[in-house]
Amino acid sequence: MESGPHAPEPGTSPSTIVHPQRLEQVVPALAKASLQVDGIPVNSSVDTDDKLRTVGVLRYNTSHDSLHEFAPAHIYYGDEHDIGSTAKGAIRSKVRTYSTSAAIPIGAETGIDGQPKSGGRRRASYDEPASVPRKFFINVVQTLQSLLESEDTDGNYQITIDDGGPKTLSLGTANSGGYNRADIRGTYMLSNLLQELTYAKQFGRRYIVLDEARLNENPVDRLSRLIRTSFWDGLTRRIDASVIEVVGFDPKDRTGDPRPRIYVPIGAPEQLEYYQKVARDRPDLRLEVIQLPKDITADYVKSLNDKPGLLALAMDKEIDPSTGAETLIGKPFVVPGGRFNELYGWDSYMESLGLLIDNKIELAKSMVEHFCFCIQHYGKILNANRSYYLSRSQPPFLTDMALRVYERIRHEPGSKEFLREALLAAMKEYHTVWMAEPRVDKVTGLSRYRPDGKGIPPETEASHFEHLLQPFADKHDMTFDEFQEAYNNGTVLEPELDEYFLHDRAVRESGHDTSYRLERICGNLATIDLNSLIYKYEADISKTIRTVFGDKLPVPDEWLVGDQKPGHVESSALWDRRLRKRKMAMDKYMWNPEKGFFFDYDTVAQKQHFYETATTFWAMWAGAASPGQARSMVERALPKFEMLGGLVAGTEESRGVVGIDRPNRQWDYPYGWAPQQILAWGGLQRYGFDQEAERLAYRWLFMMTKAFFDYNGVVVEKYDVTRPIDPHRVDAEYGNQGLDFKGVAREGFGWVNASYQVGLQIINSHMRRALGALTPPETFSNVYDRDEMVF
Ligand SMILES: OC[C@H]1O[C@H](O[C@H]2O[C@H](CO)[C@@H](O)[C@H](O)[C@H]2O)[C@H](O)[C@@H](O)[C@@H]1O
Ligand SMILES: [Ca+2]
Repeated sequence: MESGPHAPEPGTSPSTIVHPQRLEQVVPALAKASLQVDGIPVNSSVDTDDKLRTVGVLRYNTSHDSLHEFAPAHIYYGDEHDIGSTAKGAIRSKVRTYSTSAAIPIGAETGIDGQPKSGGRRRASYDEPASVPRKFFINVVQTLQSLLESEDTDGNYQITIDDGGPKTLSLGTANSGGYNRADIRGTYMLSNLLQELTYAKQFGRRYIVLDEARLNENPVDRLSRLIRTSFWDGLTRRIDASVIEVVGFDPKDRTGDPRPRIYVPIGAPEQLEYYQKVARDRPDLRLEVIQLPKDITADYVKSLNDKPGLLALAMDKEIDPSTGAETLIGKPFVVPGGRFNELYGWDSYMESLGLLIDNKIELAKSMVEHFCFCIQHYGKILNANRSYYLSRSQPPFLTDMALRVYERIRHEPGSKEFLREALLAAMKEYHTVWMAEPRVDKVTGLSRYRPDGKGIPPETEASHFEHLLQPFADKHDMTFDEFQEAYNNGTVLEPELDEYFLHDRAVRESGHDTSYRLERICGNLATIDLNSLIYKYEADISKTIRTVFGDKLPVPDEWLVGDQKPGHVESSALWDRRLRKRKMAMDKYMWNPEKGFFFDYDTVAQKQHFYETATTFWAMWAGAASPGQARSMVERALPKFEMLGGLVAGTEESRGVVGIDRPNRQWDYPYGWAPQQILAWGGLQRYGFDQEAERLAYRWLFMMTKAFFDYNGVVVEKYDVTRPIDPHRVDAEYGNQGLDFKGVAREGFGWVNASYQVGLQIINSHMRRALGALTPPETFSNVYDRDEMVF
């Protein structure tokens, strides 16, 4: 059991504003203090929160991101609000934390009615009047310890339904200064307590006053709030001198001498100079700065395997306050998960959807600008900005992403320029990446994931290719390592492996690494996903040139491609022709009238590839399906992919039998991924299948919310959509990012976070309430179908 309030410490003067971290020092003194909040005296005989409410400082249950019980951890527990600060927001933060922390101990000493306490326990009605939200007064370290001792029975620093503790802990109420106690019950509240205490400890707090509302918050509100106020922040990075020491290191650098290293494209001399100066000024960093050559060949990329490094991204100019001179600062971006430090391709698009909902528009805009920089300087949107990804892209979403950002900033100066730049970049990418050799198939006019490259992808887990390579090592009488070295440097030739890795790189470019759908064949496939996305580019470019740029878009010299001459002007007509042509090719080669949905097309074998993939719905997202095709897909394809927790990546039948010699692949059955859900919802809505979109969204959100509720706030990269109890447990390939946190999950996973915010916009308010009550999809839809739902 925890102890009562902290022993008095002298020295706190009256009429003072107290730093929240010093709560433990001031608690006793507050009884006598004549407090001031924004210059208004706060009488200890009046509930301080009420007082603050009357002066408009405190706003319960209004804006989630402000200064109430749901303030983000860094404000609720942090010390951003130093007394010396004059920033309005900072002072408000201070006031709120003070009010939360200070008002209650005042009551503890004097009684909230202002009468002096006679010592010992007061009537419960004083402590916990039903109308007043309860708060607890907590000794952080002690409570954390006893909580973990009694409730974390499997010792993984999480409190989940797998733990066998008593599932109850009593805490001292704040109104009684910790003397009276109330129980916290159940996994969810206890795990929320663990999360809050973990944060409080991190922020150096010894004692806190904790709003019970933070423990029993509706789980849907809590998860959505955490995404909005914490997770995005936890995933935000930038690349410049301030962080190069950390982000410049590559966790996958398995060379003997790992060090921060940055590659700068030849067209960015200011950045080269900037990083060279950083390296000169701070030799302790051991930062290696390397300028990339103009032509980046497969051999060159392979030669960087033993010198892996970051690829520079877009930067802004700013004035260095300490010198008054102009300098550079990295533009921010969001990474896929906590362990990443680099910008990814399609993850960024998915994340931007969530960021826009959460009003982080500048961040989404900044990621579009990074993409434009990448196309300009690296010739493509990179798989991610690491040296080993130089030849590889990922599923393209730039036009849609830029248009969504533009919608939100169109009233701002420079918005049209932003869109123009993005459109020019997308057109260049279209011509030089997706419609150029080796990706385009000249016969069909369709595109394939088929990046350039040589050797074994160095970024995969060390053991990833063991199964494949060991027989070759044996054949050449070499150790595994010797063989890898010999194959990579060309002293051993194995055409069969060359073919394997061509497809393997293509799989990684597809973003679906890995899947039996794509293994050993991907580079030959005109996939339904890629061609839908390129169709969307064609449609977006055409419409935007017509509607935003008056059907005339002059192309500046630096964005000219192929045989375009200076003075070249783009208009919509050609793009319309391109998209009609693609639609005809998709219908001819990819639509299967017997099965009723789209399939990938094998451009080498010249036949459809009958692996059933959830990416078939991307044709609807892109608007490439006819209304009849869309209806057919809803009737014929959807039932094959709809599982308990939403859409599965591929069908079980297509995947085939798995076992020791044929392990699970993460992009196959039974796994479901956020981008698949998001695009299918959008596709269904686009063709008027709103109920289906809502139902699928509900399934996914329910699965996520339930795992979050039962498993200590977990949000992971992907889920097993067939598992009712613990769908977050996925043991396939690279492991499950985001599961092994201690105490509190701090970032979730980028595109999963986004899917939650997007999904909440799709379901209606009844569904949201059912979700908050953790109503399983089947129960909910039965009631819903009978139209008897009462919420
Ligand atoms: O290192 C292994 C592979 O990791 C990436 O793939 C997976 O994570 C990405 C980031 O979330 C995601 O974009 C991709 O769809 C996932 O399969 C990387 O993209 C691969 O190239 C890499 O080999
Ligand atoms: Ca546990």
